[in-house]
Amino acid sequence: MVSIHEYSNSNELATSVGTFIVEEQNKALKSHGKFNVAISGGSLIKVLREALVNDATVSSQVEWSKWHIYFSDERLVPLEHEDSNYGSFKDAVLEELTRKQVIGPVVYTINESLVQEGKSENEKVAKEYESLLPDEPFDLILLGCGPDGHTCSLFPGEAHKYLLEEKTRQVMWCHDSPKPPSDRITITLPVLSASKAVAFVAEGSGKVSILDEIFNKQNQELPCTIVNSENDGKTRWFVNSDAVKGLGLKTGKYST
Ligand SMILES: O=C1O[C@H](COP(=O)(O)O)[C@@H](O)[C@H](O)[C@H]1O
Repeated sequence: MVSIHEYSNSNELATSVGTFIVEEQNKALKSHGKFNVAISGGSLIKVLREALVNDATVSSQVEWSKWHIYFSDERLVPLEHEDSNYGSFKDAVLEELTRKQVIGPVVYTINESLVQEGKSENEKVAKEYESLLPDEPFDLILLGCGPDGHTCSLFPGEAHKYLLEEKTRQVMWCHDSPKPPSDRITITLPVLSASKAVAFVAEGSGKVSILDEIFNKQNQELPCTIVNSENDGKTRWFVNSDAVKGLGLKTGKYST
């Protein structure tokens, strides 16, 4: 069963996401001495800033030097570009760690020298990034949910079925993305299925209709629904009340 944790207040949601991340960190450190986590871009980054930097209780428990951070998807733009998921995370979190002179995590970025060079280079970015992934399953993958039901850069629809049907590759080049920028890389469903834990974060009234499709209509064409189905029992959703208003979902708070 997929758990849904609902909060009326965004700060409370962020604290809860942070508490959950610290729990997963501690399990991972106990079992293998490091924390392999994949993060997404978009609205999740703001929540990570609130949880891991601004929240004093959570931030004091984060063992950054033992974190290995990967991106569940990345846009094929230079790392300093405003659309770069790494760039957003750097601005929101990593720079703050540098400012506080905290020993930071190991962060795995795409090979910037290959971006915007052409199709074969885009394939190469995906293959190179795949070679960086940990040998063992991720300890945690943190996801967002687009208003069309996409997650990572796994998009719904015929044109992007090649991404959802992939059974072997761990990272793929996503071309002609319906949401700009057009070229991206994304982890695939087998990586999500292997992960020890998966958590989505979705906030705002703009998510109500897609959450209705995912949870009430169980629309199996949507990447988010597929992730829920394939990861039943180890998937959590952290949502605010605006995102689930009127949907009649069974929700509760996260507790350790
Ligand atoms: O393009 C992307 O969108 C999704 C969802 O973003 P959100 O702002 O609606 O939460 C995000 O999870 C993904 O990493 C990103 O590249």
